[in-house]
Amino acid sequence: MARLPPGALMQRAVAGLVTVCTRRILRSGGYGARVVVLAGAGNNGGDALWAGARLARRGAHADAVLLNPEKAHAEGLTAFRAAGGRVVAVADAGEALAGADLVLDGMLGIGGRGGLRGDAAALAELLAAGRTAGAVVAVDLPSGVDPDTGETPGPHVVADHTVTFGTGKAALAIDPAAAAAGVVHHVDIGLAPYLPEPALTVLDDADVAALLPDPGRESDKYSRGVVGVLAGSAQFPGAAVLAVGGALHGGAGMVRYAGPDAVATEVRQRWPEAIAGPSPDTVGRVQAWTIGSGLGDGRGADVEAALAAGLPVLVDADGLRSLPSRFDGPALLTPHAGELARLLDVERAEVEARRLHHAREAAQRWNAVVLLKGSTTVVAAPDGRVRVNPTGTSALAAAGTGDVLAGLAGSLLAGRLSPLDAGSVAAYAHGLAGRRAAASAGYPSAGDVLAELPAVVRSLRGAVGAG
Ligand SMILES: NC(=O)C1=CN([C@@H]2O[C@H](COP(=O)(O)OP(=O)(O)OC[C@H]3O[C@@H](n4cnc5c(N)ncnc54)[C@H](O)[C@@H]3O)[C@@H](O)[C@H]2O)[C@@H](O)CC1
Ligand SMILES: [K+]
Repeated sequence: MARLPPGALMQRAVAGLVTVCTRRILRSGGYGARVVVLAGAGNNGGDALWAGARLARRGAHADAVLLNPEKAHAEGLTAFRAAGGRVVAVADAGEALAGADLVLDGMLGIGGRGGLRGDAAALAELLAAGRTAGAVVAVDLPSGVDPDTGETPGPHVVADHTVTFGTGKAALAIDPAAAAAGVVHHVDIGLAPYLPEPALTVLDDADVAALLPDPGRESDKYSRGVVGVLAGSAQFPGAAVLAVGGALHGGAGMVRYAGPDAVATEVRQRWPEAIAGPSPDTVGRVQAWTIGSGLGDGRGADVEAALAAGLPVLVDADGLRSLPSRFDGPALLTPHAGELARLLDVERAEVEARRLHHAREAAQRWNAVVLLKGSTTVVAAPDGRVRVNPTGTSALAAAGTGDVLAGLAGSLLAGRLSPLDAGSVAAYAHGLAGRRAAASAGYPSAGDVLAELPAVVRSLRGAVGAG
């Protein structure tokens, strides 16, 4: 802002917003469309009013509902009126919305805190009740969601599209706020050279491809890393089979399974390439441990033995009941919301409402990377870095998929990825496998997801031209 004439950034944002509306959303390109602008008192309202003005100049009929007429963005409102836009009273908003093709939600942007109140809340309610047949387009982010956390502290807009400016926001990546954003469109307004290190990142295919271990020409099964899997029980033998399966596809050169003979037999029947032994002490040397999936009760001593090795460790499911008070070495915890709630002694709903907050809190408390599974998987490191996984799918909400993830991420730990990289790469590939499995199986099982992992890893590694 210091380097540009006043209003220049806003005009870049508005140009991008109008382009998305006319090319992607309005079939007529804007001509003859009925547009309703909901404008708050801040710059977010300014964006929306300027966009309404541009659409009116293209032949749209534009109405604006001003939440705070005295404080409305002055230049934006002048431009809106000059272009032929009409201001309608809040009391008449329902009628305007009913006939709209496009609703621009410019009530609150990144300056919003604490959810919508008063008229703004009532307008969001009208939209939620389906009182418009038009597309609801959130300007920068859905009004009323918390920009930096993904929380929804009160009433908020639920949009069909969000056109966001300059950089991503936590609210567009983390549920429950992300669920209110609809399809997200990014508009570059030239901020990139001036932005600090992001507090939160979302990996893409190329990032993940670059992080995947690359077995060089000289590598052998030991140098690629050996992962130990302490999982499964007489009650849950399948968890061992799935975790070992995940581990076999994460790049480790060898998988050693530690568990009761009957379970080990099932594991070897499905995966003859796995080595098995009765306990962590006897199974042989490994470079990382995956602990906990389907372990059941009464295996605390085995968990302690695996943890005592001081190796990089992933702790999942039942293993989370035997955590040390703090980790000294590299550690990755993979709870779902219910497990994290138990660890932190809060309600599950509270964890789901504040995913980023609770993942960070646990990361600090245990000095471990915490991968909180769920609709938007969050991976938080104790040093404050956070990654949010973009590949999640409801297809992964099935028994056993977590066991696959634990094996996969443990294998990456053995391949010398840091816990943050191992967790975020595993979540990414696992999500893609879930999507592929859903495409072919409809309602995929954990086994279906596992079966898609090789194709996912192959296509990701192909993205960097791996030989
Ligand atoms: N910062 C930038 O470089 C740019 C910002 N732009 C736009 O500017 C927006 C941010 O503008 P502002 O900082 O003016 O913030 P907002 O437009 O989000 O609104 C802030 C105003 O709303 C009030 N407010 C906060 N929470 C409220 C609540 N719950 N209920 C009612 N009122 C509440 C605040 O007191 C403040 O007056 C961005 O989201 C984006 O749309 C764009 O024009 C592009 C450039
Ligand atoms: K908004």
